[in-house]
Amino acid sequence: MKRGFLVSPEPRKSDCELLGNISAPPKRPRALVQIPGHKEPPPELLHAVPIDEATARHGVVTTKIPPAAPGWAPDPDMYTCVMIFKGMKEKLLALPGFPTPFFTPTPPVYAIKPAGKRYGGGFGLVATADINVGDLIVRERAIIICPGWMPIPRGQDGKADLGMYTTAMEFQLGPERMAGYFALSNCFGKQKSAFHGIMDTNSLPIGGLPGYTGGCGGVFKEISRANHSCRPNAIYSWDLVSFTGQLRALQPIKAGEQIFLAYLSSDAPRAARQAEMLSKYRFTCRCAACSLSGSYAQYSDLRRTLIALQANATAELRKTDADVAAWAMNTALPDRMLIEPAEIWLNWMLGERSMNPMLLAAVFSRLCKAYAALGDEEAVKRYATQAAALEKAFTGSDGGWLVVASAPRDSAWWGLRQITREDEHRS
Ligand SMILES: C[S@@+](CC[C@H](N)C(=O)[O-])C[C@H]1O[C@@H](n2cnc3c(N)ncnc32)[C@H](O)[C@@H]1O
Repeated sequence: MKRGFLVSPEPRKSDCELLGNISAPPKRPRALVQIPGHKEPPPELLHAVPIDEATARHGVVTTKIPPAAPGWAPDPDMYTCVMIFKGMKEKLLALPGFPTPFFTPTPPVYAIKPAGKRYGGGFGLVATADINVGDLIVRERAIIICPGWMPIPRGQDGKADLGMYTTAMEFQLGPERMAGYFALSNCFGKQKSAFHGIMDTNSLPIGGLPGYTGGCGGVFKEISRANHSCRPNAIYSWDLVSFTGQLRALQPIKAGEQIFLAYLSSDAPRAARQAEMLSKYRFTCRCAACSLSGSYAQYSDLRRTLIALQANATAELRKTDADVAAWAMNTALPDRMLIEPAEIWLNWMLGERSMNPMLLAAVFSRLCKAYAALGDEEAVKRYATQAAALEKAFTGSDGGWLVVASAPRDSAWWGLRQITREDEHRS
């Protein structure tokens, strides 16, 4: 997100006559802070393509990705075994700075503990300290990373035989880490080989790797122990350059509370979510959102459906600047005209914890710009601070929101409604 210096003359009356064309506020002196706006999805999500046939014919090789620098981390947990197509390792190692050092909270802020019958009788991550929104819970190297598409050899009986991958992995990781992999949960039972079942139960998205944009999955010793909730309190993300997965808090988590991720998008109604979970992961979700009954369940379904619809209205989301400018410069429109719907969307997303990052950014942008136009410093600070924490949960950085929170009066939107009113009195 770019920040700029917006220095230009006071708005003139003629600006108000251009309402249909306005896409940004009239520029004013002292405007130093740009309020972040709508974000487009990263292009790789839009254009994921599987590996081309020529590369695939070379087959998969298994390799070991080293830690940041020789001697930086002698811990064997720092190595990742990667099932990779020929040529990819060289491309990976050629990334600027790859692999960068990384840090994880020490001592840990969670422990792996029995999660109870409700969550399949296995383990889960439980917070051992209070964690704030956006805070890092854990950052770790995956045990193994596999591309979403791999050539699967067939045994003499014609069935999938992944034995060669298991042997190659053992060669890379050694018996102790292999045992760690095979200790993980497997929701596929005898339907798949243990290697395959554990991979499909525990892998989290890695996105593309240089030379393969089809999407990969990583299995982690710790993060993969997190149970699922359709109302998650944490979010997982992947960082290519340090080659680590990370978990951050999506809402304040108290010591003793379980830490949950959403394995699947949580914006569908309960029946659809449960059907997808059953088909992909073979379990019936018993999370807090799926345990609602009666009108609470209906209300939750309705809110999620509307959030999904709104998140898909990308053309609408991009119109924030035009909408806020048109409203700010037409004092006949009610002061809270843009704020009320934006606050409803925000409360619904936070209530369901179904937080589409693009809708969230558009809503915070609208709220901060509209409150700045009204000259409400406290409200801009409050929303920009909240946006910074959530942006950190999604991306690891505040995305420029903390600057907004520290200087609401330095935005180009500051006091626009008042300026418009004064202009009207003068003319
Ligand atoms: C990736 S593992 C999570 C860690 C696992 N509990 C363990 O002991 O290692 C996924 C498994 O956890 C259980 N699980 C996770 N979330 C659940 C949920 N919301 N409802 C019911 N079972 C859940 C299911 O048994 C599922 O197969």
